[in-house]
Amino acid sequence: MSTLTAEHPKVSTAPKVKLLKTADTNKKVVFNTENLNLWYDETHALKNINLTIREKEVTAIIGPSGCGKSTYLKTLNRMVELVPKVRTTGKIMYNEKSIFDPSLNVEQLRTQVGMVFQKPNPFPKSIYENIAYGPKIHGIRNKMILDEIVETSLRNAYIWDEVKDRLHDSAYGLSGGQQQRLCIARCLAIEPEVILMDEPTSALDPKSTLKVEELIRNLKDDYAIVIVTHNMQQAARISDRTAFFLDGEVIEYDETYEVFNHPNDKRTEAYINGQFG
Ligand SMILES: Nc1ncnc2c1ncn2[C@@H]1O[C@H](COP(=O)(O)OP(=O)(O)OP(=O)(O)O)[C@@H](O)[C@H]1O
Repeated sequence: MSTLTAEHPKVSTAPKVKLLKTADTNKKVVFNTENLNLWYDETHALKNINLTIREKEVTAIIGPSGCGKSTYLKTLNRMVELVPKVRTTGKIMYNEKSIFDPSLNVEQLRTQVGMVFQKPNPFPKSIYENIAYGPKIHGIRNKMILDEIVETSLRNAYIWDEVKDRLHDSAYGLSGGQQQRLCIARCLAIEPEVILMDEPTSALDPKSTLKVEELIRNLKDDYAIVIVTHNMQQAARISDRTAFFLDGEVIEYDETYEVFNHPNDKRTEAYINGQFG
């Protein structure tokens, strides 16, 4: 991994952080998307998408409202199919197997490809039960094992110290930022390989946002993370690769360092400069 750093001389409203070249093509490809198209009834929301997502990297999806970012994210674990009249063409390979293969177990896919939403959505249960719920559904009943999963997941989501003395209190008593880290812990408890995050900090205050960003940076040692964000600084701070979507198309996809320092397309440059979106 290179330690080259640089700041873009031309970019004004673009990230004021030092960008690192962090992407690594030797890392395993977990998702390979080829010529993906998606329609919501008559709306052509994704147009000929080609993207690879690698293990142990953070991939940021950026672009203006309505350009298809969330749709792409929800296609990766086939959650988009919960919307009526959705139609797709093209290929998405997950670990070299088509996610559209009729023999694929969608529940298992959603276990391996976890999701964290914009608004923290804890279950109306205790902190402990929020974490233990998924493992229990997967058949784990042993209290000692569940205790261990709960503690490890909360530790890995950097919230253990804040909740260890109130595990049996309602999750609704936590702050928004704590609830979001709880939801990340809940996702970790089912041992996913990939974590999809749809604007996970947009409902959080700046301090909680930084905590979640630090968490994401650390989680990438073990997971592939795909994050949709409207925040350019955030994309630059935490991602290794960035895909710029516009009107359902991928306009540019490259190492974050390149996208922010040397955008190939004028539209990318204009977007990261804050000229539209
Ligand atoms: N459930 C749905 N039914 C019909 N059309 C939809 C549905 N969800 C999204 N769309 C349409 O698909 C397109 C892409 O929407 P999507 O939510 O993926 O964009 P986005 O980039 O995530 O937007 P935002 O940044 O505002 O969240 C838009 O034209 C949107 O109106």
